[in-house]
Amino acid sequence: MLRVTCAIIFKDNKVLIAQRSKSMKLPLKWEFPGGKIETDETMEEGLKREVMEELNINISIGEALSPVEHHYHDFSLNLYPFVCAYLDGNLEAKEHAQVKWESLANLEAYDWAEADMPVVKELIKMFG
Ligand SMILES: Nc1nc2c([nH]c(=O)n2[C@@H]2O[C@H](COP(=O)(O)OP(=O)(O)OP(=O)(O)O)[C@@H](O)[C@H]2O)c(=O)[nH]1
Repeated sequence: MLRVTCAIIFKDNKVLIAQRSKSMKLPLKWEFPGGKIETDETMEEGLKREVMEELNINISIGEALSPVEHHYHDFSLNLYPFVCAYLDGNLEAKEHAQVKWESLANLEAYDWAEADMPVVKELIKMFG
């Protein structure tokens, strides 16, 4: 099964959320930045690499949240979320339609990729 990590990047009490582009799988759904882990890297290495590739920023990686196993109609994944902090770099949306800093209280209003719903709920329960 596909192993995907995602970063819940905090800065000034807001988290970075990203909208997938029209041409990606799950078009226009919101997600946390991240991606598939390659076989020769740890989850932490993969997550830092993906975030730099997608957003041009450095992050530090903290606590893991509960992994989510999700089955879409055409693929299945295990999603491994990590609480992270913004370190440095100029934010650029290199692959996504848009990215934004959002407060936890507003997260549930977005049209999330289905696999992310349990992550959003856990996040709000822990920090909201
Ligand atoms: N990065 C990320 N991916 C997620 C999340 N939730 C979720 O279902 N996914 C799915 O997990 C996969 C992550 O792969 P990716 O980001 O590296 O790949 P991609 O879609 O750019 O490339 P692909 O179209 O070749 O699959 C995507 O199919 C994406 O739809 C999430 O919060 N973050």
